[in-house]
Amino acid sequence: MKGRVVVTGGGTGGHLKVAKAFVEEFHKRGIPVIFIGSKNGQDEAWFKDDRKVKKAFFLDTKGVVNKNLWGKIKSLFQILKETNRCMDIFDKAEVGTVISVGGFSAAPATFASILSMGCDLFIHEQNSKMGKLNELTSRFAKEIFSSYLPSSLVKDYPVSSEFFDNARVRERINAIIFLGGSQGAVAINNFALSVASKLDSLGIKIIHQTGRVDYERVKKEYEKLNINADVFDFTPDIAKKMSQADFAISRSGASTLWELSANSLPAMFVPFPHAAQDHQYYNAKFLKDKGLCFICREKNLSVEVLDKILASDINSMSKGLIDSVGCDAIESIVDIIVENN
Ligand SMILES: CC(=O)N[C@H]1[C@@H](OP(=O)(O)OP(=O)(O)OC[C@H]2O[C@@H](n3ccc(=O)[nH]c3=O)[C@H](O)[C@@H]2O)O[C@H](CO)[C@@H](O)[C@@H]1O
Repeated sequence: MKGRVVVTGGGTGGHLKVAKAFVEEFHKRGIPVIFIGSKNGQDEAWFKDDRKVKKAFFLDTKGVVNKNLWGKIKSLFQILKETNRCMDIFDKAEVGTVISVGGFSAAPATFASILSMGCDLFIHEQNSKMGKLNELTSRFAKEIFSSYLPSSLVKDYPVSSEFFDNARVRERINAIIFLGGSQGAVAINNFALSVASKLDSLGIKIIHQTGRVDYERVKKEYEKLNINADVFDFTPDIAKKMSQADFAISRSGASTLWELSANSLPAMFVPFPHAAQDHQYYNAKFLKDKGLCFICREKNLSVEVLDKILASDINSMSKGLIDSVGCDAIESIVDIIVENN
């Protein structure tokens, strides 16, 4: 492996979870890592106090996509400024290897890796459709790892061991978990509330991650319904919550999707309708084509959909998920990076 290692990227939990997996694997091998993220988004919350990174930088960058022309120009200018700063960081720390997990936070360090002589870029693309930054920079990468790319040397997704440790084959639905991804999903929250009384009358326990913004409202609604649901906004112990459930109704962000698979927890995915290139739908379609999940568009959520799930054979789906993802992805990816020179 060349020089010091930088892990870059973030913005939302899906990218950051993979960044964490890299940081932990390098730390386990005694290889110091620098993290470069953004001041905007969730990067600081995930990495500011992480003792496993040697040093963390949070740059002043924002996304470019979904902005008007002036907003795009401002964001691009800022990225150029921070790219320059990354080149200084690389120079001082003798960085030779940059691993990007994508998202707008990754832009300056990724560009700096391309502009720095002798610096190697590796990309982990989490989604079924490549993000804009990765699309632009992938031709400069030594390797691109992705569960959805036929050419990827490692196809398993980096999932933490706790999701495998608590895996079990589900027989019948005694508990349902509702998951909205790192930010929560109002549509899933509303659907959960609309079927809560039915689930309660059938003796099915409700576990519900609401996201921070909608937490108070959802909690009060359950109180009004007099239902004793396990409601929380975000928990670091999501693996435990998943293991308590027999079925998930969830957004199809890539990290969540593969964690559920690792846990053998069957799911109905409700893709975020505004995801770039509809990538959440295609993330889930990859599993659906193998008969390993259900998909429902947000606009089609109804009690009838729930009835179909309750009548379905979740046992064979749960069994089928056992081999859908291997548990040593991050080790295999880091082996390839370390052996590169
Ligand atoms: C709106 C949007 O554009 N979302 C994107 C974002 O999703 P998002 O940030 O929601 O990402 P994911 O669903 O992939 O991952 C969320 C992560 O947060 C963790 N978690 C969640 C809830 C909780 O209470 N505790 C907890 O630890 C999950 O275990 C998971 O590891 O990044 C994903 C990966 O690039 C993309 O596929 C998604 O399309």
